[in-house]
Amino acid sequence: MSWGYAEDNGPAKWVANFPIADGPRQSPIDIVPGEASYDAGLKPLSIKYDPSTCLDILNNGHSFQVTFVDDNDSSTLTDGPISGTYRLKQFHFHWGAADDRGSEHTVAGTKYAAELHLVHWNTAYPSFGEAASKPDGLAVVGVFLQVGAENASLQRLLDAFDSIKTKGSQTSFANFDPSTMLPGCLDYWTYDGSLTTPPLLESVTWIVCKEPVSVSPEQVGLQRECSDRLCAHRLE
Ligand SMILES: NS(=O)(=O)c1ccc(C(=O)NCc2cccc(O)c2)cc1
Ligand SMILES: [Zn+2]
Repeated sequence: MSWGYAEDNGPAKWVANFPIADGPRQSPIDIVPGEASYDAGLKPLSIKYDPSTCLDILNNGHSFQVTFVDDNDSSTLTDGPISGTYRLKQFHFHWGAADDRGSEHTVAGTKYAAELHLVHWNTAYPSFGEAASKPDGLAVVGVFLQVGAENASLQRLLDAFDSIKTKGSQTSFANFDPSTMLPGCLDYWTYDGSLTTPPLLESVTWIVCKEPVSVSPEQVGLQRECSDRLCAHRLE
């Protein structure tokens, strides 16, 4: 029985096969702005994405994931809380069964409709797989999605959904610029955490944007409706 989000294989059961679930730096967390300390030493994020490195869109059974060519420094994250150069590997979303929940991180207990994760790995290591086991190996930029105006950038992704209905299917997806999904203001909270799904490795520098981006109710509905086809999880 592989991990998932159902009663018998969901988050409460993951510790059985992934004991690190009880580790010291597990994600997601509730971000309490009033308890966050301002660090003047932190730099602004430097994000440089090249749309031509966009490769394909994959239904991995838990979400849909857009994967990038990561054999060069065309799409990178630098500065912010990290040192060195981290390459964009993939991005994906987490969403839930209703508009009032779905994000993994919460802000003073508030859940958003969904959460975008842009996954980068430290080029100090030879590959994503290697970096994923190092305490400074990965950096994930999280962006909250709230229900509001339509998101033109997301629509192109949702349109691509129709061709990856079954788990494990993928389709080519080219020339997509993920920076079009970022909020205007890149102020962020940061903490040392982990992958939020098995293997739950404690190798992620989390960089969570304070400003959410908007998606329309139809778009979240479409994502949710498609999630059935993607046999993706329901957080509740
Ligand atoms: N939700 S998350 O951004 O924390 C996240 C990002 C990436 C992954 C992931 O890549 N899982 C597969 C994996 C993990 C470690 C090593 C591997 O070779 C593959 C899981 C969760
Ligand atoms: Zn994620």
